Amino acid sequence: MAANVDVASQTQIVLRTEGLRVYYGNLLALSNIWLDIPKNQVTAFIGPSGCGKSTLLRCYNRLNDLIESFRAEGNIFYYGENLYSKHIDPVEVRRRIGIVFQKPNPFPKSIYDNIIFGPKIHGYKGNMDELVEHSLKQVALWDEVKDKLRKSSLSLSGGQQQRLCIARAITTKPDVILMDEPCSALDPISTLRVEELIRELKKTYTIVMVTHNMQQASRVSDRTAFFNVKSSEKGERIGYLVEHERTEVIFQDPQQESTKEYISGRFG
Ligand SMILES: Nc1ncnc2c1ncn2[C@@H]1O[C@H](COP(=O)(O)OP(=O)(O)OP(=O)(O)O)[C@@H](O)[C@H]1O
Repeated sequence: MAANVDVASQTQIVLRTEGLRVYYGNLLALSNIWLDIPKNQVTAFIGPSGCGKSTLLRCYNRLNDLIESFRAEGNIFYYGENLYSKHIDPVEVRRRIGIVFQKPNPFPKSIYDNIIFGPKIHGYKGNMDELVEHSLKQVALWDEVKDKLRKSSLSLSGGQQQRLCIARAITTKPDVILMDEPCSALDPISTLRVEELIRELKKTYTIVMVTHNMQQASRVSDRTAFFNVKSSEKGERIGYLVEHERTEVIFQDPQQESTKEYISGRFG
């Protein structure tokens, strides 16, 4: 695969979005998106409801393919390879680019079985016990659950369930983890633990997260992309990218007035 490199910073670019337009039927949900996602950094997507943050996130692992009315124009490159090329297998894309959702959604199975589910499907030949221990240690859950691995995952707290879902996402050895508002269903203490975990995980993975929580974006992310919605002549709401930069720049010295207004809570 050809390497994408940001020449100015020499950072490797994992996902490069070029002129992306996304439609659901006739609705243009996202217009003309150009955005690079750098390796081993956390990129946060912020913006008002309906501006297309989740839509873009789901384009990165081809999850929108499952929606009948979905159509994309433009390109997304993963290490230089077009993710939407005919020869690319979406299942393999989803193995390399995992996703964690807003609401913790463990399978109604034991903690152990949640972890080995994906590897089993992909024909993992290694030692499952070691895999379970390693994955749970990576999300700092091992000490809390090591004596009840055969208990139902649903007996865990919401925060523990979300860390289990993150552990499940990393068992198939992805390269990128997408997170769609991963803390919005969690209490403040569980939220801080997941945030700590995200900071730790970026040493190994590239992370893209959607969040409505401005403080969370400023605490956790290295780069922030601000999206907004505009109305077309027909009154349809079209999402677009306003600006993206290092997080401290977006929060302390944004270039666009709308970004300033959004982060100061004056709209959205
Ligand atoms: N499956 C779908 N079918 C049709 N339209 C959709 C679908 N999913 C999203 N949309 C539309 O696409 C636009 C962008 O939605 P999206 O969920 O990506 O925005 P968002 O910024 O993530 O919003 P929120 O912050 O409320 O989650 C909205 O107008 C939404 O109604």
